Amino acid sequence: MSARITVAGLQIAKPLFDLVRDEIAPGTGISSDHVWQGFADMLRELTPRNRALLTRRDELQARIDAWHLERRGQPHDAAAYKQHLVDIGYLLPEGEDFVIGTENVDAEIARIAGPQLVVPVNNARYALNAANARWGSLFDALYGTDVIPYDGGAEQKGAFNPVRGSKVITYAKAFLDEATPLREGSYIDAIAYTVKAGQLAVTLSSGAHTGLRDPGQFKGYQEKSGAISSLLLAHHGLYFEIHFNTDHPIHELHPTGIRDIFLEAAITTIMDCEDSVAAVDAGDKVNVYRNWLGLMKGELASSFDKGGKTLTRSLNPDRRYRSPEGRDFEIPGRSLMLVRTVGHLMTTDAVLDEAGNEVFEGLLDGLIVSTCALHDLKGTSPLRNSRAGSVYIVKPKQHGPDEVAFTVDLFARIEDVLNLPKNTLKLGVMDEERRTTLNLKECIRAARERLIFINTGFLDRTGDEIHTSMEAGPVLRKGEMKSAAWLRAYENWNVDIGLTCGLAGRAQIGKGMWTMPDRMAAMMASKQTHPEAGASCAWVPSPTAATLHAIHYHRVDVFARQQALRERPQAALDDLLAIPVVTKPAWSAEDIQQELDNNIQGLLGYVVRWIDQGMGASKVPDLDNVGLMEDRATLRIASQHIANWLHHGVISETQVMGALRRMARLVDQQNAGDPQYVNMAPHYISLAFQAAQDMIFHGRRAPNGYTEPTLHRRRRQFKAALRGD
Ligand SMILES: CC(=O)SCCNC(=O)CCNC(=O)[C@H](O)C(C)(C)COP(=O)(O)OP(=O)(O)OC[C@H]1O[C@@H](n2cnc3c(N)ncnc32)[C@H](O)[C@@H]1OP(=O)(O)O
Ligand SMILES: O=CC(=O)O
Ligand SMILES: [Mg+2]
Repeated sequence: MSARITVAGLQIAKPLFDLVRDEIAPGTGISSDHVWQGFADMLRELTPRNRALLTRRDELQARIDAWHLERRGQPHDAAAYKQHLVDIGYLLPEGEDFVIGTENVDAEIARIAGPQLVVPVNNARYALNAANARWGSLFDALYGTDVIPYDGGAEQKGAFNPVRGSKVITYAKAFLDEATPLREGSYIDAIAYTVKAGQLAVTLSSGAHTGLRDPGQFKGYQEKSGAISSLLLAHHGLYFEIHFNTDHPIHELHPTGIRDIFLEAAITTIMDCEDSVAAVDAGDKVNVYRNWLGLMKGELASSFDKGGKTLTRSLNPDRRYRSPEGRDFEIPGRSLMLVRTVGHLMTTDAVLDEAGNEVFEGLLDGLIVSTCALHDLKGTSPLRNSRAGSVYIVKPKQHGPDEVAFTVDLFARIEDVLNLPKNTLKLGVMDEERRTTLNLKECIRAARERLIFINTGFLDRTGDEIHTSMEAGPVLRKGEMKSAAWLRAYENWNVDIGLTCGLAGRAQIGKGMWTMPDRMAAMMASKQTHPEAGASCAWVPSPTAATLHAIHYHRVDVFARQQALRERPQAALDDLLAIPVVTKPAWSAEDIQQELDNNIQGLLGYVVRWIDQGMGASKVPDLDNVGLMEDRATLRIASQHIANWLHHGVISETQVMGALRRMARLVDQQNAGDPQYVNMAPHYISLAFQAAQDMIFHGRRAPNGYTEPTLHRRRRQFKAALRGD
């Protein structure tokens, strides 16, 4: 336990106190003592309210549990169930129609549709990579992934395989033909590009001269030694650059010397302090905050070893071009950054309040990330994040409008402390808890002056679906959940309500994460459904995925789609309330075992790195060896699923323990190459293994099925043991 400094009656862990005094406050015009005094004042009002909101969650859950228990064995009465939800105040009345009035929103959020990257902000190397992922190499994304199949001579072998390279070029040119078609002919036949009288002129191999079908798509160019080195084009509000260079063998595959096509990719990035991060004490929180501070000051840098070389990564500058009319201009070189703080549940010992209790972590996060953002708001760095003068905070795991209103009040208090104009702090609402989905319109209303996104976090949402109806019966298999009526209705409902509340052109309507970072061909085949569903952004796990997913926004005009979708009838509340349980389970013993093994394998593979190595996001191979992005939300699903089947006798405790041991051996094998890894087998007593057991055997009682209380407790124990406490 680190030393504490007392200010304004608060006991602040010294590393955090030092961070605020020495690194965050200087240059903001706000003193560190002022920040802590403001925090102490705000805690007096907000702590009891936060506590009361959590109590309300428990009360509602108890009443839902009781309703199902009283009717065990009877057919489900959907009408009575809905009435019960109304009676207990879980399902609230909807008010008058309205539209949000959020102001000073950057174009990346309001008017550009494109990928949204998420990254654990405590990893500086990844966070920088994400911020810079505004632009991504299409050639690299194609060459390095299964979008170009690894067969027929196109394997990834040697330094460069020209067969694979040709396929990359064919794919890329098809993209150009689609996004910025020529008046005649195809980019395949282009042999020279020039700029003539402010227009892009293209010569074809036939000798014919052509140009763009829509000349307005040509936005600018760069020159090097008197020759054009790149062309800037735009489509659906997204830029891309054709880059010419002769320093790589790929240019020989095409007469014009195209070296690459850079796509505007991660238009926005969520710097995550929540589910992809393991931050359990003041030291961890300081690492998280320091990186966010570095991003807000534009100074973050990270040196690391890659392929035997030391590389230093920092934020990219903006990109400069000459317009067709000869005027120099810049466009953003970095993704617009949002920050996801934690939700309302957890407390942290980074600060103890006047009564000596841990403070609610979400309150501390809100204040500190906003104070860091003062640097960006002041515009002291050339590497500006928000040009509109806003701070974008994503709040996860809120249950219903009262909790959203609480966040809005928190933001108002923070603005007072930091002397910020009202509504500088903007709010992104994760639509990932059932009570928020059902009352989404009222949640939006509660944040109508600050709202900048609603996003279907379907992973947490699935966890909450299982937990809320824990007593209703055994749930569907995880794979079946994806096509369940409630989930389909939820995805449509989110868009429908978002459009009704005027989000189009003002705020993002977002969709969830692609969880298979190595399966890019599959992503290309299926994630276009997100923009087609009217989403102006959707989550991707890596910069490569962002580059590829950007293509979907060239194929779909999201704003036109949103316009069309306004005409459809709103998704049905009754579908949303369809509980995904099976009345007469007919799973074979083999199906059940497979489901259990699959859940346990993912759970253990993730938990072991969380507890032993402090890794909040991992790529964990599943039973078919497909690497899956696992974070706390996927863990919530797996643990709740097992807890549910156990509770309803689909599986037994002995069966679970058997699977835990078997899968622990498999996970140990999968991590054999990691020198830091400590095996769970053959003793099965490690803290990680115990954490997994806690989550399963006590999962039914975990608040809303969240895994963070267990993860934090066990990780703290692990760190204490390392220190020899
Ligand atoms: C339900 C939810 O809340 S989802 C949102 C929360 N989840 C996340 O944020 C997960 C985001 N993704 C990740 O953290 C990672 O991609 C993981 C953990 C899934 C996989 O990480 P790894 O196994 O290290 O990936 P892999 O080895 O394939 O790639 C590493 C490279 O990709 C980069 N990379 C991978 N993911 C990201 C990312 N999200 N942002 C930026 N760069 C990334 C790394 O910087 C690294 O490149 P570098 O060597 O040039 O620095
Ligand atoms: O936060 C995202 C989710 O799916 O949960
Ligand atoms: Mg989530």
